[in-house]
Amino acid sequence: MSDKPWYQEAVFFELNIRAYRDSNGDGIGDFRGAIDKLDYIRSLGVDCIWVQPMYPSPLKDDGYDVADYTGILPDFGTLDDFRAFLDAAHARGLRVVTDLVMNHCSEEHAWFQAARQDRHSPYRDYFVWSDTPEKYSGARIIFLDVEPSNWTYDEVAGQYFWHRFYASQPDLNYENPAVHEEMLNVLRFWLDMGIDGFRADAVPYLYEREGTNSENLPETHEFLKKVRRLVDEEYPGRVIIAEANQWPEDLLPYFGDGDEFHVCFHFPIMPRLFMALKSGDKTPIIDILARTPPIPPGAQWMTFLRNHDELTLEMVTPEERQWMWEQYAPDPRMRLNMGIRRRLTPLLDNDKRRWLALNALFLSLPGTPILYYGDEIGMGENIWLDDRHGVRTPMQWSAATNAGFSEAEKTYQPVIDDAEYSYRHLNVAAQETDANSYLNWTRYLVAARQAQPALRAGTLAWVETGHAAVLAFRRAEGDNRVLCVFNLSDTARPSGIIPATTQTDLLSRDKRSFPAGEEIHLSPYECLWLLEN
Ligand SMILES: OC[C@H]1O[C@H](O[C@H]2O[C@H](CO)[C@@H](O)[C@H](O)[C@H]2O)[C@H](O)[C@@H](O)[C@@H]1O
Ligand SMILES: [Ca+2]
Repeated sequence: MSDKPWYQEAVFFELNIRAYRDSNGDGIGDFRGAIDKLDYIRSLGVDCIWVQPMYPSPLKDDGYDVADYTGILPDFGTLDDFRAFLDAAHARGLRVVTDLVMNHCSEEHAWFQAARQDRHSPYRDYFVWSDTPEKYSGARIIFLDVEPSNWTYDEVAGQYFWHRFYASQPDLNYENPAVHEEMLNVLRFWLDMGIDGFRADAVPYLYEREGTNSENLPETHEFLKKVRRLVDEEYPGRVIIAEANQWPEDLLPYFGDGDEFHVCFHFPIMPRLFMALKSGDKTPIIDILARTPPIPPGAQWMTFLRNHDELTLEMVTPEERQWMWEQYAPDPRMRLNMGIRRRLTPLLDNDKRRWLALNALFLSLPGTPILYYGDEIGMGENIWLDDRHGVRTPMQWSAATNAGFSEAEKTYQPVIDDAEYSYRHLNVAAQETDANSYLNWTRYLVAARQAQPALRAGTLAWVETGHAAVLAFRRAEGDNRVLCVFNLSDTARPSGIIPATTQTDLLSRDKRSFPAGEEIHLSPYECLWLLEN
């Protein structure tokens, strides 16, 4: 047993309840349905589930517009259903973290309704108001394809209100201590119920200040440290994870001195994994990790390839963004705001060699990896759906009606049924029986990673290969050492690696070994995890 905190060595899984399994035939996934699929989730080898927003909501941003922080969206079930899900997950050794949306709520939240109707309501000051839309002009617009401004005039209130995301998501006013208390009580409500922590949404934007870009402000960090104190003092062992889409040097303060978040998503590494694979050049990966500062003991990065949002290109240069769009989003419908609204497998042209290389890379670099539902079977996307809905379609369980997701006549979004990614052939049931399927490769990769302490949370040292296309690094933990080697290009090439002793490749199921003293040659996109001890 390792003495590291659990989240440093875990593998996470991002779950959209709406998309997973419909138990009552209304076409919408729910907690009862998800309970039936927990054994499947466990079978992937993951340790913790991140449940996306499950709160009552008008769903103008898929639940990231919360109308009641201590309830459950009726479509998903009841609080008792949520408790049953939590207990069933825990019974299987799976932890559960939920989404905590602190920056904003829904325009339908009772606080906003009271605030807009009465200037003297105690809730008026829960939000950020202005008589003009000029304040805080240094703040960028995040949903820039849709929102012309971060201010929207509210006729009932007779003032403009501030919002960093959709106009249906008014920002909460963290200058008001009452908002702190409300939010801390929301944390207590769910932690008392037994959840294992939170993925905290959009944390850089809690405060605004004139003359700044209103991101990452010191007062934001002060409040977040308050959140951490609550967790440490009242709920030790639970985890808080920061979703802060920022450069590495701006991410570091989200760990504080080990007194803020336990875990931060590493946004900048993600597009660079795709860049390196497409260009056949490892430089972007090496450069961004060189730019990544050391983090406090007990802290951890979280890494991902895809999630429920667009593949964000906020943390690249304008030239790199343009290149990524050209390479990965040839159809304008694939682009959204500053990103690419596509699924993992179509981004890789359904090429299993590239899929394996990218997954093996992501699962062997430092950080706690998180898998996005459906990517483990290579699900496709629907670019004809608006916003980010095209990557949030029903899970494909079988070739039955509605992919075995629901018995309803109509599902919340159509199941994918195009030639290449149709549920009729691309589904869990079909892949269970195919040893070479995406699903069984996912299980194999996760298990192979989790069996090696070095890959779970060991140190990283680059290994020189003499080729831009061949990336190699050594992960080490005590006397457990794994040399990871990747050919990022579509041509065969010598690796520049000559093993000193015979080494076994953990990625080959027949435990292929490489003799001492002979240079290893790599086929296109080949990857190796060589066990050195
Ligand atoms: O709650 C509002 C949004 O918050 C998260 O957004 C993040 O995703 C954005 C791209 O869709 C990204 O640009 C931003 O920096 C992030 O905070 C959440 O993941 C979204 O689904 C949500 O709309
Ligand atoms: Ca349902």
